[in-house]
Amino acid sequence: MARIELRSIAHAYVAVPASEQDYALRPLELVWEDGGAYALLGPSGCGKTTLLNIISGLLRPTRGQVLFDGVDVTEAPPQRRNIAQVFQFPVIYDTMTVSENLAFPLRNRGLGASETRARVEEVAELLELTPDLRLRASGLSADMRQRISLGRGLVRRDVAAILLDEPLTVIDPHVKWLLRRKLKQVHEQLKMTLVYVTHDQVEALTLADRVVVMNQGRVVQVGTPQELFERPADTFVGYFIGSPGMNLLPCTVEDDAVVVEGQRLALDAGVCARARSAGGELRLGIRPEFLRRVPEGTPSSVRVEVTQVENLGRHKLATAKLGAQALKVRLPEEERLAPGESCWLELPPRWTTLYAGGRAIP
Ligand SMILES: Nc1ncnc2c1ncn2[C@@H]1O[C@H](COP(=O)(O)OP(=O)(O)OP(=O)(O)O)[C@@H](O)[C@H]1O
Repeated sequence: MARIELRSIAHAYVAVPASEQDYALRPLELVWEDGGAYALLGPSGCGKTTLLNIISGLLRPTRGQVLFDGVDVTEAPPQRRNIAQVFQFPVIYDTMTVSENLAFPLRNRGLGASETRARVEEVAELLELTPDLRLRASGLSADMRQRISLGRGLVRRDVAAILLDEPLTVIDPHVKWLLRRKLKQVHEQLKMTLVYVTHDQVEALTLADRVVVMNQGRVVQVGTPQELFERPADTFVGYFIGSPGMNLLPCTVEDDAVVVEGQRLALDAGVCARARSAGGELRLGIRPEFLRRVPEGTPSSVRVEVTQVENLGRHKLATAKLGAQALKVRLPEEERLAPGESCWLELPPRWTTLYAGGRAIP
């Protein structure tokens, strides 16, 4: 497996890019550490597949370099990069058995029969395909076919990384989580460099050690699932991750306080000073999970009017009005609150982030 480094990579599909808008991928620097499990997360069209194809060599970037373990492979074709790719639709040979499908990448490279058999058996065991090795691939379920596809990547010892592009899209919802768990187990055992493309935050957050969040051709944050949840570096990450996403309230800064709809909240003096000099629209970000109902007059609290309360089993989700702005609040199940009531909500400074022009003020 390899450490993969992308240096100043950018890509435009038009032959002569005239402006920044022509770039599907804006200039970015990224390092995928050897053995890491990464998710590449972002909405449709943000550039995930473009980035993946640049790593595998299916696409040559307009600008920048791709390095595997320090060696520049920007000009190297896919077959010289030893990347295993698993696509949305499993790529397997229907006329072959499961065993022959798994053995194919090794036979192709001239590996001996006994070593091939041993590797196939090992991978089949790992992916729970042992009882099915003799079955013909045609007619097998989608999740089995995708496991075979993954197995064809894992069977080779020389792969630099395994890239998976939305591999669970065609899998039935009730077996999706099984396959996800399997993939996580396989990664824990083999520690291969794994890049998993998805637009599904649950998939990304459960599978990966680190998540690369993309939006409009840019990498907006790289972090652990916890960092993305607790410290979104960008309003897009705050909103895109979480269910519902972060509350992002337009605000102003006055002295050492943030003012939202006429209500003042004291904030760190340094943050306020940096926000003033940063420029761009200011927003105060707080996740629904971190808001707390408190008695009137509690520091860092605001008065709101509740407009809706949904009972979601283990917790309640309330919508409240702070002046003209709506806030989502996650409340404990036992909290008694009805639409039309007013209450005070604390925005603990520790969980409150100020954004200027979409970026978090450090
Ligand atoms: N072959 C191509 N020619 C021209 N434009 C392309 C091509 N492939 C992708 N694009 C454009 O580049 C941008 C990024 O596309 P890409 O497929 O990388 O996004 P994605 O995040 O993988 O989306 P999805 O989740 O829908 O697959 C999009 O605007 C897309 O329309």
